[in-house]
Amino acid sequence: MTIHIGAAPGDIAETVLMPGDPRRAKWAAENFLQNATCINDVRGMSGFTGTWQGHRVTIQGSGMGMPSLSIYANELIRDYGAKTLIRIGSCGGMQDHVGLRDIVIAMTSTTLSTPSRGFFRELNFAPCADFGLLERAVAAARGHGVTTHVGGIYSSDVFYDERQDLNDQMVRHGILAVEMEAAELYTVAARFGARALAVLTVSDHLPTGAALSSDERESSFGEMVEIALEAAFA
Ligand SMILES: O=P(O)(O)O[C@H]1O[C@H](CO)[C@@H](O)[C@H]1O
Ligand SMILES: O=c1cc[nH]c(=O)[nH]1
Repeated sequence: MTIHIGAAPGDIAETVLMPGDPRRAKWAAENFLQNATCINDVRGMSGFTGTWQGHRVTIQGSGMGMPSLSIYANELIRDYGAKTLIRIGSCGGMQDHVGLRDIVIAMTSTTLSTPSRGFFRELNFAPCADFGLLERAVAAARGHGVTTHVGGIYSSDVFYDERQDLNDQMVRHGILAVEMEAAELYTVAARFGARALAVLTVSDHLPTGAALSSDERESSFGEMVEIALEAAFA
């Protein structure tokens, strides 16, 4: 057990999918894993371990924002031996061509700050995805026939962002989408020699204000889970 994860040693698989929403962890475990059991419910941040095509997988909620994700990523890697961590999250499309339900696979993520910022002092560390996971996720997404974008994203500290000028610079520099966790996931994984990737589904589109309904979110999110699982074990 750790401070934030109640799982016993050995209860957590080496491959962990990490949605922000603990209810998405439960939904994904029920729909995509065999023999899934709940291995964590500390603070209601549910985690489940089961198998997918014979491979052991844990799906553990990360909470929203980089400080929360950082706690879970640190404990999963350092205390439970997780080696592959794939975020399965929602995001806001920032470019006109990044539409609702599209998949975004993050090569790298720009931030103002992460919980790791203090380590680097004057250095601007460039968080980046594991290339092997990334290329397998792209192949899996193509196999699903879903519109997929691969490139840079923005991990923001705020959901209700009043700095339109910052968003404008992101758009100008080709950033595909905004979410709130990937940069810290990539940074923590790099620090401890783990592999990380973020596979995201566009749940809303910033240029137009279009957004998926909750029903549409559930049906679209299935492809993201399958892409992440295929990338982990291809
Ligand atoms: O859908 P999840 O994985 O939570 O991801 C996105 O949704 C939350 C904001 O609503 C943030 O956590 C953001 O990164
Ligand atoms: O962080 C997020 C997630 C989804 N949509 C957004 O606009 N931001």
